[in-house]
Amino acid sequence: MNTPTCFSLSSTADHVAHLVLNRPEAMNTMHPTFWRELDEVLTQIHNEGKARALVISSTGKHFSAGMALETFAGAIQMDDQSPEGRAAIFDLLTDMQTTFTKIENLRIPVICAIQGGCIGGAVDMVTTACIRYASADAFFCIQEINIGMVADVGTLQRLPKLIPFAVVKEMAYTGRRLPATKALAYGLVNEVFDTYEATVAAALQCAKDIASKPPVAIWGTKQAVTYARDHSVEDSLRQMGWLQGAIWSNAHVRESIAAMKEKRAGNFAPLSPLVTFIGAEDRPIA
Ligand SMILES: C/C=C/C(=O)SCCNC(=O)CCNC(=O)[C@H](O)C(C)(C)COP(=O)(O)OP(=O)(O)OC[C@H]1O[C@@H](n2cnc3c(N)ncnc32)[C@H](O)[C@@H]1OP(=O)(O)O
Repeated sequence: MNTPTCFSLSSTADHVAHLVLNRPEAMNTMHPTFWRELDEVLTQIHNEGKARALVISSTGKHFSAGMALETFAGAIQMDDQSPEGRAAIFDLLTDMQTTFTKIENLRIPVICAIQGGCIGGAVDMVTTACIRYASADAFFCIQEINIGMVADVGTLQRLPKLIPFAVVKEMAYTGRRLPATKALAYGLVNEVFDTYEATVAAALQCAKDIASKPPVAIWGTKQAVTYARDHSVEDSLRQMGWLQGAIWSNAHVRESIAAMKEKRAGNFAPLSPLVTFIGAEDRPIA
């Protein structure tokens, strides 16, 4: 993968990956390069299996102003009267949805640290995370209605699972901004901090705490909670039985209890790199 231009990616000794949106001069807007690089970087984190938690933060006054408005110039020239044009809209949209869904599908928890405006596509993005921290100046806006379209990359599907329906509808119909204090009251964000620095520090500390636990148990927990969000309690309990049966580790439980008693950090192996068939064609069949 080439060095990304819209992001920086680093990792700490504590196995925390930190992805930073780093185009503050453009308010971290989303354009074709943003989408391509984000997809690549998420695939890399997923496949490598080294990171145990991911923090996504941003730079500048705003977390992100959403889709770069100039990118719509191309889209609105598309022939929306033809089935081919409509199919192209469907495919483009599906690609963008797939990229953000990769955040939700990562094997590790994702924590977003949000400052200033979190607008349009940025709301799509942060609602795929497990945990959100915000600075006091943060606000959330389903801006799409103000530019004549329906929000279409996940906000209308995920936000109602996080905050009351009526609040989502108010935001989506009016394009009004939801300030950090209200986002906290509704449970969209876990905590609000006075400054951007404190917000990022809290996100990194939370990620560090997560990264100290057995990665497979964290993976299973993320799987179970996400499944429970989308299924009945009965189905989720059954899935939990299968999941626990599949991932149970005497070694992890023994080491966790020993570490707790000895007041030390547990020692756990990282997740494996993702199993891949790439290169298999190079090997002769025995
Ligand atoms: C699938 C996803 C869909 C979507 O994401 S739809 C949503 C698309 N995004 C927007 O419509 C953003 C609308 N913009 C705003 O709400 C505000 O702006 C901000 C809160 C982001 C920033 O407010 P402030 O700090 O007061 O700055 P400022 O003077 O409004 O903006 C500075 C310059 O930035 C341009 N700008 C703002 N957002 C975008 C954008 N998304 N793409 C391209 N340019 C943008 C403005 O027009 C202006 O420009 P100039 O200085 O030339 O007047």
